Amino acid sequence: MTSTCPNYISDIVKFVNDTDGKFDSDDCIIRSSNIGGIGVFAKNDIKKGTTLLKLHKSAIFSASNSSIANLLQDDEIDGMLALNIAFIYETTIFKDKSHWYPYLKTIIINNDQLVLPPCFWDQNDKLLLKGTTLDTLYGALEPQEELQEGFEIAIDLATKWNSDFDLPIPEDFFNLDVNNDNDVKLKFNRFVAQAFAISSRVFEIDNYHESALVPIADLFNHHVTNPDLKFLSLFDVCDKCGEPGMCKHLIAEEMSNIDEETLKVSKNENTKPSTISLELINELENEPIEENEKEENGDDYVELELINDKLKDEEIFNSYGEMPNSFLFARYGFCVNDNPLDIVDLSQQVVNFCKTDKTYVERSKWWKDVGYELFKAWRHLMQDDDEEHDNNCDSCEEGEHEHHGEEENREHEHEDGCESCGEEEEEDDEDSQSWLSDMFLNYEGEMNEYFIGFIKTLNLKESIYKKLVDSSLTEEPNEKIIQLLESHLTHEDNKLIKQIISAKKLPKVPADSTGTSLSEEQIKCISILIQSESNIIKRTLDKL
Ligand SMILES: C[S@@+](CC[C@H](N)C(=O)[O-])C[C@H]1O[C@@H](n2cnc3c(N)ncnc32)[C@H](O)[C@@H]1O
Repeated sequence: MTSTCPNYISDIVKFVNDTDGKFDSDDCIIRSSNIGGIGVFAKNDIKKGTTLLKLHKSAIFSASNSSIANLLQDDEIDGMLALNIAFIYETTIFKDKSHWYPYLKTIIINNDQLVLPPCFWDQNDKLLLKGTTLDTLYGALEPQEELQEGFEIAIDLATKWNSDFDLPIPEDFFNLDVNNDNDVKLKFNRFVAQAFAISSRVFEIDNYHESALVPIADLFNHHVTNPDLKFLSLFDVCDKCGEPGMCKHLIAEEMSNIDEETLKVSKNENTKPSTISLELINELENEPIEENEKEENGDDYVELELINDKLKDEEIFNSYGEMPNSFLFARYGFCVNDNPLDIVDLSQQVVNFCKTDKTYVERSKWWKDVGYELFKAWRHLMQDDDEEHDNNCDSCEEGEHEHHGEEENREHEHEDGCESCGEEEEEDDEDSQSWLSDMFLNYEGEMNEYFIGFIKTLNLKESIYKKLVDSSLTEEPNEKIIQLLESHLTHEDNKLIKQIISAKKLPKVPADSTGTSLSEEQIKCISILIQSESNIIKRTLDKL
């Protein structure tokens, strides 16, 4: 979605060198990549363990070290909104006066065709993705109020900073002609496109910088299954100044804690405490750092380390996270051909199917309220037993544990939330819906254990279902009955699954961008996404 113009490569490398960063240009070269924009390639064979990039944290760009850091802090703006506003000021107001401009100017949004996340597309364009997993699982076609609110906050702040400090207003973004709907829409879209471009590049640095842009690190493309890099950064630093280890803020905090303790003791003993005044804390906080106090500290750096051996001419990949195309597209604006992490969400079809029969209504309610958690607890118990067995048994293959990892990753994915697609739900809502997030087919065309357990519950003989329900009310539910939910799929189960799948209606693969406001690149991604879901469904049906 965002591509860096190859003409800028030398500017970026120069910026890194000028800020005393180390980019291993003996081993790496930045050049055009077949998969999109530019990428980083091995110039020679490189051994794993090699540090390809080392940057002082002052060279990265975050809201906390931007030119308007103090204004953002005073107005309590943080997170991606703060980074977006800071980026806009740096690139449109401070420009050449900004330390980061030589780097930031290389991240451009194309004003001729602004790339927006799907939730901000026209209704007609959204139809191209209606019913896909991006829509039904991630809710990425739903309007995202957070960005609209962020835009309004940014406009208010720009107006206030202008009147309080004469800080110019970024005209192209925040100076609206409120009587002109087109002007308002254009400037809002620019703001959203900027946020989207930034979100495809950010790294989580530490609890001072939070999300930030890291020169050169953001030029590595994404690999779904076998990334080559590890990003290293000490996260646990002072959230006020970014210092690792002891700093003035921590000392002040500790002293005021000690003082509070002394105060408690002195109250009991009737002695006068030594007081740490607010002035002293301020004094400590504002004391200038002597040059000789600034020692080189490895914790002040971020690094990219190679974790695979690479051969000459191979592209070196990072990982943006283990994600299916539906998530990659909503969050970063691109898709990967034949992504083995792709899934097909069937949650809506399951819900609709259950409404068709009184028995299914009752049993799906039981599954949601009781069965899902019961089955989960039982499976965890079994896995713990298995692990204990494996730990004590030399003959067990390591591969047997694989599915545990898969599950953990998926659960993590859903907890993550998505800034671009607004996936994040209320916690309660998420709890009550979590059984539905297991109603999907994986890339191999298989269902997970919970989906199977649910289907078995719907199809159990009435007498056995009653035993299962009764047993779930006891302190020690009957394992033999719960086990039935794990047994192999019967002809009846398959029939039911086919009914659910047949209700899934995917949009047609679009031929080209004619009649849309989307680019050919976006249409290609939509095609990959729909085709992949359709292949998965086919794989499942072939197996049933
Ligand atoms: C962090 S940038 C990577 C550098 C980018 N190629 C450039 O030219 O600036 C992320 C963007 O690169 C592209 N990209 C990264 N990995 C990709 C992949 N595996 N397939 C297609 N595009 C990818 C997407 O456009 C994504 O929004």
